Amino acid sequence: MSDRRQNSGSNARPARAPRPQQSVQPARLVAYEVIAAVRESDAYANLLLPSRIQRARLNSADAALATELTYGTLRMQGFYDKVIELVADRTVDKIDPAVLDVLRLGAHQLLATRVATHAAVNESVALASQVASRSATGFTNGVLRTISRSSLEEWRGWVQDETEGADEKLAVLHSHPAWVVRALRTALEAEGRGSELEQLLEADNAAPKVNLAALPGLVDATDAAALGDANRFSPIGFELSGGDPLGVTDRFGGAVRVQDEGSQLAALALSRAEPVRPGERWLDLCAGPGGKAALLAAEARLSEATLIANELVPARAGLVRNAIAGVPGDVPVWELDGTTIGAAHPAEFDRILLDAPCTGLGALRRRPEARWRKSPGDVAELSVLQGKLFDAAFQALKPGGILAYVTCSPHLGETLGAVNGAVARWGDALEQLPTRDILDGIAANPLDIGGNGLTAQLWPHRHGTDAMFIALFRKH
Ligand SMILES: C[S@@+](CC[C@H](N)C(=O)[O-])C[C@H]1O[C@@H](n2cnc3c(N)ncnc32)[C@H](O)[C@@H]1O
Repeated sequence: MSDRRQNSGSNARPARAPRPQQSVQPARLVAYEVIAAVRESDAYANLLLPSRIQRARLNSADAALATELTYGTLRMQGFYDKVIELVADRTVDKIDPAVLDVLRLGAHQLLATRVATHAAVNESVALASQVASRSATGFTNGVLRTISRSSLEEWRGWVQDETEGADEKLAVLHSHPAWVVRALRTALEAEGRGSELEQLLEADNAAPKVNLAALPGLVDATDAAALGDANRFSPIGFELSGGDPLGVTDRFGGAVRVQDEGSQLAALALSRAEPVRPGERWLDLCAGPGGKAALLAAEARLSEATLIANELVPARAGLVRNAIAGVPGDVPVWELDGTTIGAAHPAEFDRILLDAPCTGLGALRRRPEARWRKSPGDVAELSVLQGKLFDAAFQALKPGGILAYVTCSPHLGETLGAVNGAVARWGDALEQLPTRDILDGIAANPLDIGGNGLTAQLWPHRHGTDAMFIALFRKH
């Protein structure tokens, strides 16, 4: 056992543990509850956290702390687990899951925040005594005190020494599954940008900015400018300058929405690919929860086009109805299986958005636990669905119409693989449009997109957006 592990495992002589009745600070308790719910019941942290913050009546400083602790711990879980394994001298599957969550939360406070060591350790021990057995307190205390004695850099060095393989080292250091690291490397290499891998992994672990879309035609330019700094690329986007995003969106009655800049560009790529002829019919095939549908509805309204939104899952169709409620006019929301729409509505639409169900590997910043829930098998399964949805959308398109194929994933199986498959199936009937030039014509600044120009991959580390993939096609 090396020095760094001394006085750490269950054999170690524990330092004096806090009295069991010591209460845990509410922000930490909220973070723990959410992290535990993610593990126990597959909860989504981004959906559960706001309600837990509200239930605990946290003030804004504590709400910010709870958010940072929850997201940071879930994102960096892979790295913290390796540190905990080194200290405890056992694999994490040999540790009581509740205690492991406490240790992860404690490790995050010690290695990635300015929380004082004594507060991080004592509160974790008190938490362990609440959520696990009393005997867990000594173990928790020993492990966290050992972690606290070395710096993040030292732990990074030891973790690296103990891990075999280049991608595996990056995976554990940047807390991604190794197969995801390999997929991201391959996607960057396809653009000749393999050297940017570490920047991308770092960007995945940074908290994303809160970004707003001011729906075209519904928000006065002066009001929009007051929302915050204009986005670098999206012509309708702003970075929230401060305050509660829900308060801002309520004030504008849904005409201002929280939306990633990449998602805005994906919807605008379709609506602004070429001038709209009045009377055009548009379809958003996989619309839930409705962010892009709201933007397309606003765009359609300005150019006398009509939009239909479709979403398979009824609860998500309800979210689409809420999302478009802020846009005057009628947008029917269908609840059909998109794979059947080509046969049911052949050659009916002038523009179709296929924002396909995907692994979401491009949005790891905002869904901190998502990386641990995906597997390579998901890519294989989703690729089949993506192909069926593509074919249905293409059938539903009028000759001359435009299809935008979009994923929130840079995995080549879901991006260029899907495009190549569609080109092979549809041959001359399918024309790939110059997506890069079209996007550059829409964006406020040049995007410097890689590849051959027929598709566009956005990147968190390059563009500050989710890793959205966009490919535009015309039907002949
Ligand atoms: C990536 S999300 C769309 C995001 C949405 N465009 C937005 O901006 O808010 C994909 C959606 O497709 C839906 N979906 C999955 N399979 C589908 C199918 N066969 N037909 C229609 N929708 C489907 C999912 O329920 C999910 O809501």
